[in-house]
Amino acid sequence: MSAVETVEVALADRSYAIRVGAGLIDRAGEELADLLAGRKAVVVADETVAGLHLPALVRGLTGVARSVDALTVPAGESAKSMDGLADLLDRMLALGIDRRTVVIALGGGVTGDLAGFAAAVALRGLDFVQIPTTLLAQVDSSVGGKTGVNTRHGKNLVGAFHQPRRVLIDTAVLDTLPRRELLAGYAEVVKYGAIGDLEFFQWLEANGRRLLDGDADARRHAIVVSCRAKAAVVAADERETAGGPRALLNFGHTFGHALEAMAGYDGSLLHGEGVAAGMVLAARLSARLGPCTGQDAERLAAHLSAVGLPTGLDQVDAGRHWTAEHLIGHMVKDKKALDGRIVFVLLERLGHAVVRGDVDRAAVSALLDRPRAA
Ligand SMILES: NC(=O)c1ccc[n+]([C@@H]2O[C@H](COP(=O)([O-])OP(=O)(O)OC[C@H]3O[C@@H](n4cnc5c(N)ncnc54)[C@H](O)[C@@H]3O)[C@@H](O)[C@H]2O)c1
Ligand SMILES: O=C(O)C(=O)C[C@@H](O)[C@H](O)[C@H](O)COP(=O)(O)O
Ligand SMILES: [Zn+2]
Repeated sequence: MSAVETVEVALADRSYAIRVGAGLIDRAGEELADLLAGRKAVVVADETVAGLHLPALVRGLTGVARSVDALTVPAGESAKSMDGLADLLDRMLALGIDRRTVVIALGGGVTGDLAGFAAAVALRGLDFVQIPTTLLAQVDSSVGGKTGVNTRHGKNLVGAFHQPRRVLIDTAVLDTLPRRELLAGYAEVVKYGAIGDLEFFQWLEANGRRLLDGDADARRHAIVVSCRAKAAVVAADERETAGGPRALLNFGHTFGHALEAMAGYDGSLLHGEGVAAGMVLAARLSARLGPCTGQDAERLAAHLSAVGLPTGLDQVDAGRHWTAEHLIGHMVKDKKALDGRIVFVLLERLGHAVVRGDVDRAAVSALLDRPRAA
């Protein structure tokens, strides 16, 4: 067992530890003994993750928690829906949960967002633990307490802030993650460099491939740096207040969520892929508006493209020709929008992002408009 690092999320009496190390799922009983003693545990995992990593977790928790039940949900973004939530809550209630039950989300961001939201509303709020198994969930979604589901009106439009009591990041589980999913998570890693840490961005330019090719030290470093960055922002602005720093974590998401909504949450466009293309669109918009330079925007695009992530509309809409009007129609429903004004996270320069609510709609249309093939 390699060393375990701890990153603290400082939120007064709701503070919690993020534990990062290889093999933590096997040691989950020991890691969670203080939280689970005498309490029921309900593990929620998607069907794919359940087949790979649930037995080890259940083995570790048996004898530590008073009882351990497991519920599975379908794999993929479509599970993160109002219907998916209702079904999960129904099955949790059927297990006879009580207010001391601890919900454990084992899986990617979909499972964490869905099970976390179920924990937030079941019996008006249960403790929950995140055990993220995708790179995306390990560097982003398991930390910070945003939980929720998608609706036909858009991404994450129903949800709650509900912080986990602990986050256990077992870096070894990334060995079973498909390459496309690893890359999608890498987009959120790049995000931290782009919005606030040029040195980390430079490190990723030099070491990103190593990380993607399975180098354990590179993975661990990127996960710890990302978790530290996210923990600091969440501690400063837990609930994403207007003008507060948490909105910076939404870099690439105003465009990205619109792209995902257009794709229909059917697996044809992963969240991280939408974020990658969205970050490039946001960076290019930043360069059009200044003071960000075109070189900075293209440097970001070049790195994402070099590792194999999409950087343009043509790469994500797969011939479906989404128009500026379609995309803007989704962007006005973004949670950051106020009084019908779309709020963007833009780059002042690579490594420094800002929130802007004064962007001219015509500039956004001009960026998104593409000549239609004859
Ligand atoms: N709450 C937040 O702060 C936050 C942050 C970022 C993203 N998100 C949300 O997270 C979701 C995307 O999460 P995701 O990219 O983790 O997707 P995901 O949860 O759908 O997982 C991706 C796929 O990988 C499989 N998988 C997971 N772990 C595996 C493993 N170790 N080995 C093999 N297969 C594995 C899953 O079964 C699934 O098919 C989106 O809904 C996004 O909106 C939330
Ligand atoms: O934690 C945050 O805050 C983020 O914005 C992280 C994002 O990567 C994540 O996709 C989040 O779910 C988006 O939040 P939303 O409020 O725009 O739905
Ligand atoms: Zn995201």
